[in-house]
Amino acid sequence: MPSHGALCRAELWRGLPCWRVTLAQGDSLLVAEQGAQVLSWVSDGRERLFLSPGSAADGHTAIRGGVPICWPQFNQRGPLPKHGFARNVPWRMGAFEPAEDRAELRLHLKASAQTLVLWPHHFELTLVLRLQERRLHLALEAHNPGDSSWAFTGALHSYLRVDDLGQARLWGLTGQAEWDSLRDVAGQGDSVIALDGPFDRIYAVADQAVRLVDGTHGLTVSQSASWANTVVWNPGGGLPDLPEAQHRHMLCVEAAQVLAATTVEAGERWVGWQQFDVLTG
Ligand SMILES: O=P(O)(O)OC[C@H]1O[C@@H](O)[C@H](O)[C@@H](O)[C@@H]1O
Repeated sequence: MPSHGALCRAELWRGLPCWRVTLAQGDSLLVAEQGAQVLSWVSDGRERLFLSPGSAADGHTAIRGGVPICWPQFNQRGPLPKHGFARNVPWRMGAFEPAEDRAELRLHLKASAQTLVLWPHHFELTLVLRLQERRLHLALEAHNPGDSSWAFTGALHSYLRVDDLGQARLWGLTGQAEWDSLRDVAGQGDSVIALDGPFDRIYAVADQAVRLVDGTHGLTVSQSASWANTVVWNPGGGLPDLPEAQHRHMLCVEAAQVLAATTVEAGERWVGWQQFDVLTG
């Protein structure tokens, strides 16, 4: 009998239904049914995502941390609830494909009475999660099964864990067109981003991966160019679901579509991905 090293098991996180994917070598992923939100990615023995201990966990309020899927609206740039509805509703688990050294899990969301009230369009979203040793790849597919086009904005709103925000440095956005959402001014990306307060900027996607280094740990963050933007965000404190300076342990580096909506024609499909690779050595 061939053995497929990876496993997928049901698990609860603060009472919410989740799935835990574990590779034979130990890397693992925890994914919530709500929002298909990845809540934890342990790679090389270390948690790579931030999840706030003060997060809501009521099954519909946005979960603060992991990788929320913001869709079909980014932030408050439209009439929908902030960051759309995909992160607030349950997704359906689809195929799980284990292998010796990797695993793939698919989750699905399609239009329902609940979403049609908010957004009158038929859609099918699939999140494809590919876990490999020291690598997590997330691909969001948006299919339009209806007979007229629709447009969306959104993000894979990844909360990356850092030991100390003061030591964290982000490289790779040098010279990219930048919109500072806090000051409402345009600029160009600095050669290195170091945060010492609230930070909320939208960049034009770069050709190369972005590199986050925090002390001796780090990740490269790459994304498809089908997401036109990279958003870098930290609130600098002051959020009720981020107690006791927890913001100092996170930095959001988001693959996003913010400034212009992407149109998906009837019968068409859009795919956007983001990938994290653990830096070694
Ligand atoms: O608190 P929320 O709804 O999860 O949003 C968090 C943040 O998400 C970021 O993507 C935005 O750039 C910020 O402006 C926003 O505040």
